[in-house]
Amino acid sequence: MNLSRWKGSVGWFWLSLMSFTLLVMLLIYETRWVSPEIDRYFSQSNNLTGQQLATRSREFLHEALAAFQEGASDEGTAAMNLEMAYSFMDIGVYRETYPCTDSSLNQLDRFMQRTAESPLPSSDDASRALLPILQCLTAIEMGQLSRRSQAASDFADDTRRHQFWVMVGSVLIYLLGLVFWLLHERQRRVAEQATRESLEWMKKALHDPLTGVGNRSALHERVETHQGDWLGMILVDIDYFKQYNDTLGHPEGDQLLRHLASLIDAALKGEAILYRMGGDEFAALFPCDSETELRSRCSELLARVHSQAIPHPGHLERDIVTLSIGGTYFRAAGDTFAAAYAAADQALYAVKARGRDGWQVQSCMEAVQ
Ligand SMILES: Nc1nc2c(ncn2[C@@H]2O[C@H](COP(=O)(O)OP(=O)(O)OP(=O)(O)O)[C@@H](O)[C@H]2O)c(=O)[nH]1
Repeated sequence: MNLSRWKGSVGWFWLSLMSFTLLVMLLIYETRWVSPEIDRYFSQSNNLTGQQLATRSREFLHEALAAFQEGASDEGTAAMNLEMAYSFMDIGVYRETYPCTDSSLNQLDRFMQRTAESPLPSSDDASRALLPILQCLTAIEMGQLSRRSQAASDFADDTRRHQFWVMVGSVLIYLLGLVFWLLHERQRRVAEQATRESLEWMKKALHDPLTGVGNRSALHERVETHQGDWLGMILVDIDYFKQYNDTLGHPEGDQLLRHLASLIDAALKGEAILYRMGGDEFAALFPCDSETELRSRCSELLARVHSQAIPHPGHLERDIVTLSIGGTYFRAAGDTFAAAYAAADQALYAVKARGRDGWQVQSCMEAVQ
């Protein structure tokens, strides 16, 4: 992966990580946010539920008033009801929110003092004193009820708003996931395509397109990867190939090159690998650490081609395809390959000089001398 592609993928990675983190934080915030609203709505200690205290106060006041209207036979109970009504109405929120609260509490306080005197207040006196307080308590209850409804409605609106953002966040996460997946997929395909292309180029660079076997570069590479190993190398040249082309045509010559490539490959079999060095010359490389094995490979190869008896109308000595073969074996290390190649080449040309259609082996030392 080159530097700009690496930078690109890291950039996308951080961008996606940050986007997902922010969106997940938004979702967590939005879902947790609802909780305080519910707390506020159901709380018993703040102004929203103060309506219940006003209702209690009004009920105690009603009972006290009823006691006076019935002649206040039990003045102790009436006084206790008045005191209870006072304590349930004496709430900070009522004083701050409803202006009638302070005056009503003062009036109730005065009436309570009056009930301690004799004679007790009459039913009319009690009604005159307590009815305005009852009206104030009713106003407080109504006001608190409205506030509660308003809070419930606000809560519903807020919940809808937060749900909307949760939905937006979820859709964004989905879309971002989709986009990043597509980008990743595209990047993967581009990388795959690049790998395929470079493999194809490598293959082209190391293969002979006509016969499909490796070329001269592939042979060098093979030797490089087998440093320290004992290898046998056979060079093969078709005899009078120019005449073959001239007599039968170039396409037939191509066909013969392909046919011989597979024939030599099959004849050497096993671990031998065939390369085309150019023109009508091939090289085979195989593990080999004795001249006996090298000789047997050369003679087997020649015998195999003879057995095929491929017609060669342009051959100057025979009427079938023949080969000139030169072989050597060497230990791959440093530049021993160059000496080995020279040895095999000298052996090959010795065969040519002798009249072709044969094989010869030569040691690397002889080539150096
Ligand atoms: N059909 C075909 N011919 C090729 C190709 N490459 C090289 N040639 C021909 O192979 C012939 C090789 O000729 P020479 O090097 O004189 O070898 P030769 O005719 O086999 O003669 P000796 O090796 O001395 O027996 C030339 O005529 C080239 O044109 C190829 O890919 N296809």
